[in-house]
Amino acid sequence: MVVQSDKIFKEEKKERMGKETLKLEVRNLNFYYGSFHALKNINLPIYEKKVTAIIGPSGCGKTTLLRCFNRMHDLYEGARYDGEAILHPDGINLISPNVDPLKVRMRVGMVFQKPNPFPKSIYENVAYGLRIRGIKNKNLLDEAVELALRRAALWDEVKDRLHINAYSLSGGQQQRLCIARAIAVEPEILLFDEPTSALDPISTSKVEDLIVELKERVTIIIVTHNMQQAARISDYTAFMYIGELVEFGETEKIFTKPNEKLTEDYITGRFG
Ligand SMILES: Nc1ncnc2c1ncn2[C@@H]1O[C@H](COP(=O)(O)OP(=O)(O)OP(=O)(O)O)[C@@H](O)[C@H]1O
Repeated sequence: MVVQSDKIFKEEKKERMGKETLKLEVRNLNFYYGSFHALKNINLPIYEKKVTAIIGPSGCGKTTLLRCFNRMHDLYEGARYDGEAILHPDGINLISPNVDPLKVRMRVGMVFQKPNPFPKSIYENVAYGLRIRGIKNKNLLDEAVELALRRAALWDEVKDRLHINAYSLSGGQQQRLCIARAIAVEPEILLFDEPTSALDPISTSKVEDLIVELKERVTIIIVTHNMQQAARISDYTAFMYIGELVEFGETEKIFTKPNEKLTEDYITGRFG
């Protein structure tokens, strides 16, 4: 398969010029797990304060791509990046070895498939990142914790028990707590890796609503297996296949009139 992802990028950029602001510009990105070439020459624009969904069959590299953007792979030996993921407006290449992964993670937050609160109180989970950034003043912390919990649509459910252990919350509440923890530090980009796959339909719908609200403040990239979810909540969709980007465009177009037959076959359930 010959995928001209560079061409996709250039055409997209031309079409959106003046309409959207680029937040992240992925150029010729390759990624290797040891000798395994998992991402092949990915070119992808990510627009500011929009939701971009990454879809594709199991093993195509969705999670691998997402994890490049906050340098998660640096935690494992043998991982190698090549190319660029330029964060705008400052123009920093997030995957450059000269850029500190800890600094990247301060600007690019992540919410995982399974809720992973720390074994601490609800309050301390949300305050954690703020404390790391040196905020000690109790009033400031209280205000920031409340704001993040409100933005994560969890405040009303937990305001009277902020100091109980986070593990005593339901799975859906724990996931909203993880979102509150991630947004408390005001990241520029928030990565979601299948954030609702472990949740029941009601909790899923709450998290979906939340993602749509959050895009007013933050750029969102979400990996999902759930095609209806991608169609419901994303503005743009990227379709991947065996480590390559096959197609990128407005979600409505990708789901109704994709350019590539492969995309159409996938979204109509012919394989996957
Ligand atoms: N730590 C690793 N070491 C070696 N290969 C890996 C590692 N993690 C993933 N891979 C391989 O990289 C490829 C992409 O995996 P990835 O998890 O990114 O796919 P995915 O599209 O997110 O899949 P799924 O939808 O099943 O979660 C797969 O072939 C996978 O086997």
